[in-house]
Amino acid sequence: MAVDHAAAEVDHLAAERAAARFDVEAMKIAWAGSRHAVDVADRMARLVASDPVFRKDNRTMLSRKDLFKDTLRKAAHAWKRIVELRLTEEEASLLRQYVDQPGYVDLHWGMFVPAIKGQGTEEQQKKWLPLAYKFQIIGCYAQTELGHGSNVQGLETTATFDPMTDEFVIHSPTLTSSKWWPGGLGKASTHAVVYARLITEGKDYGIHGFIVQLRSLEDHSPLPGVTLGDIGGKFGSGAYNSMDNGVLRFDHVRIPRDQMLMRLSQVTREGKYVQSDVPKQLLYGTMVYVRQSIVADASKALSRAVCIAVRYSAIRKQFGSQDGGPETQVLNYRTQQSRLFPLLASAYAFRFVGDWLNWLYTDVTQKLEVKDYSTLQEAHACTAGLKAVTTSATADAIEECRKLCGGHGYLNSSGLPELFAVYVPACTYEGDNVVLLLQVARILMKTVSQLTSGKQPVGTMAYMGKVQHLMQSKCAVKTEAFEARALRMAVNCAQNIGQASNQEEGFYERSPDLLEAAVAHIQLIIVTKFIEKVHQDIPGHGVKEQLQNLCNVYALYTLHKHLGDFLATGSLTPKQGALANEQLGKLYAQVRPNAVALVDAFNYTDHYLGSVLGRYDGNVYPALYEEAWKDPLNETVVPEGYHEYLRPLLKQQLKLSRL
Ligand SMILES: CCCCCCCC(=O)SCCNC(=O)CCNC(=O)[C@H](O)C(C)(C)COP(=O)(O)OP(=O)(O)OC[C@H]1O[C@@H](n2cnc3c(N)ncnc32)[C@H](O)[C@@H]1OP(=O)(O)O
Ligand SMILES: Cc1cc2nc3c(=O)[nH]c(=O)nc-3n(C[C@H](O)[C@H](O)[C@H](O)COP(=O)(O)OP(=O)(O)OC[C@H]3O[C@@H](n4cnc5c(N)ncnc54)[C@H](O)[C@@H]3O)c2cc1C
Repeated sequence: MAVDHAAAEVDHLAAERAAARFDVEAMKIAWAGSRHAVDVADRMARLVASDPVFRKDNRTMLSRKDLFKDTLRKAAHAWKRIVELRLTEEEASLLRQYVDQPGYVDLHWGMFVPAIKGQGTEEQQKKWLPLAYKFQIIGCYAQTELGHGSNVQGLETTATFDPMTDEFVIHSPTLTSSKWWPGGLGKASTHAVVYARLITEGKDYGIHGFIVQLRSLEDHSPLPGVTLGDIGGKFGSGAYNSMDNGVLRFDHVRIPRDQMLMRLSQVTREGKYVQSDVPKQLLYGTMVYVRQSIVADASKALSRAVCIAVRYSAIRKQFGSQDGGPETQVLNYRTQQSRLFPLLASAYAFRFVGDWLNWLYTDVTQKLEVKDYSTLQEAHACTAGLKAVTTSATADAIEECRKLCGGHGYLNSSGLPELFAVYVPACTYEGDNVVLLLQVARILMKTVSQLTSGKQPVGTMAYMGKVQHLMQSKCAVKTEAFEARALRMAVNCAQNIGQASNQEEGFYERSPDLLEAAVAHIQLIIVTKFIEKVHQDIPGHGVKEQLQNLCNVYALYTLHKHLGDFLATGSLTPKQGALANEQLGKLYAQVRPNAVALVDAFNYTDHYLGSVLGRYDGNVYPALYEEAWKDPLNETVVPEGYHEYLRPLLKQQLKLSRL
């Protein structure tokens, strides 16, 4: 009986796939970026999926200690495979992605190495990078403190130069100056890039980066003067608990002068502070790099959740049966489509804006090499804003996908609780999203104030140069409505701030509106980059049409969701708003037959998805049933504790009833 049922479901997804009106293989290329990208990702995903060391189906049932040890084991095994198979940097990074377990390696490769690359001199890079590349040292990024995270300039750790010994003395003067949160710090790292206030000749020169050894390379014990450990369990079972986020205190720890990262500024042998002729903001360069990679990761997390929800919605049936006939696939409900398809469209939107941001970052980096700092502000605004908007949307979307999967979405075996728990801190780390959007808002206000001086805005702010036109026109064209909305919201904020007694006070008072203006500006960028993508030559039967459809869904859904902004700024009329909503309904109907194929194009293995609901073959019910029996609670029929707590209770009730 169960077997027949399962077979019917497998057929069901096959029918969905057959109904698609486009070439899925070609869409895989459009999603991944190239044939090469598809092939290499496919190879790495399969390599991980076929290796028993990388199994993760039991992860949520492990104790914290076992989970951490499992992470160490996986990281060591991954490194072994990378060396044995002589994998390229691209292959190695994909392999780590598919292992899919947060761990110290993320910070080692993701922040420690980039910090040395970005802020170390050539000499320092030559000394430290080979050690890091061969894992002879393990590094983390120790910036945040117990008392300060967002306010980097408020950090308290000190690095005082001692000219007698040619050393810096690293010290944590207060409890709140304890480093708190750095990933990999708690148990694994031997070294850290530590951010501290540089003090020399009695003067405080503010925050600078230092390479500090924390643990012995012989026996891993903390070096003298170093106190460190893990900060404790985090949200969700499994999830981010595989990471040893740590606490670190220094008691007058001495490091050689040449362990200050000296690309941006130096301290001489005599203790003189010398500032290089580069902008101070380059100190924040590692954060810019990581923020752009977080945008790319948003589309990965979102597409995983959407893949699970779309496939399961095609399998799940509820209501609609007459005379014992088949019930309706929940994917056919208009409400399910209107909740799910915008998320599918967002996954594609974030993927393409992530690619563009990666291009922008590379371009800015090349310009910095030749001391052209003109695009630094653009890089900061785009990475900060896109990081904030895409992570917030993705976190909300994963939770929505859980609800879209009904009760079964709440089971760990659906993969969604863990995906959510791992993902949500992205709204906080690498810059709290509100703090980052306020950075964008500051840049918007600066740009508006320069409009009257005739300075033409450039890059993603260029549309603001069309101020005369956008402030007056009624907008018929989609992008123009987005431009008008963003510009008018920014100009409104600027005018209101202008009425305050001073600029800072005005900014403070208007910050909730500024936040919304920043979101409007960033959504314009996402829509624009999606449109630019679909205007490119995209090969493959029906691929361009599907992407055009999804682009329209993303734009019209965003418009519908923020209709209040568009109406309040007069960027659209109520009639246009209503028409957009009408159109959206029609677009969903076009997405429907292609939905399963559109998530197949992400090309995720069942191992990477880690979800019984999102299985490629759609064989959901037997898998759910089987999975339940693996729970440790089911190891015995009568639970532990029965004799202690249940039996006496039941016996007592029996006695009472006899009285
Ligand atoms: C591998 C992945 C796993 C991820 C793990 C997560 C790891 C982490 O979380 S690491 C810790 C991350 N921490 C943060 O992100 C902290 C967030 N805070 C900040 O970035 C800063 O404190 C910030 C930007 C809010 C304020 O900076 P601050 O210097 O105090 O003041 P502010 O006046 O706003 O900025 C000064 C100038 O620098 C510019 N600026 C600020 N940040 C940047 C930047 N990143 N790039 C370029 N310019 C910048 C501002 O636009 C401003 O320019 P202008 O003077 O022209 O107006
Ligand atoms: C899982 C995880 C991993 C991390 N990994 C690392 C790491 O590897 N290395 C590292 O150095 N750090 C790390 N961090 C720390 C992280 O970067 C900080 O937590 C983050 O920058 C936010 O800072 P905060 O905790 O000080 O938040 P707070 O600034 O205290 O934020 C608290 C609230 O205040 C609001 N707020 C703050 N300032 C303003 C303002 N100016 N205007 C309006 N509202 C404001 C925020 O929006 C938020 O709602 C990690 C954090 C997490 C959760």
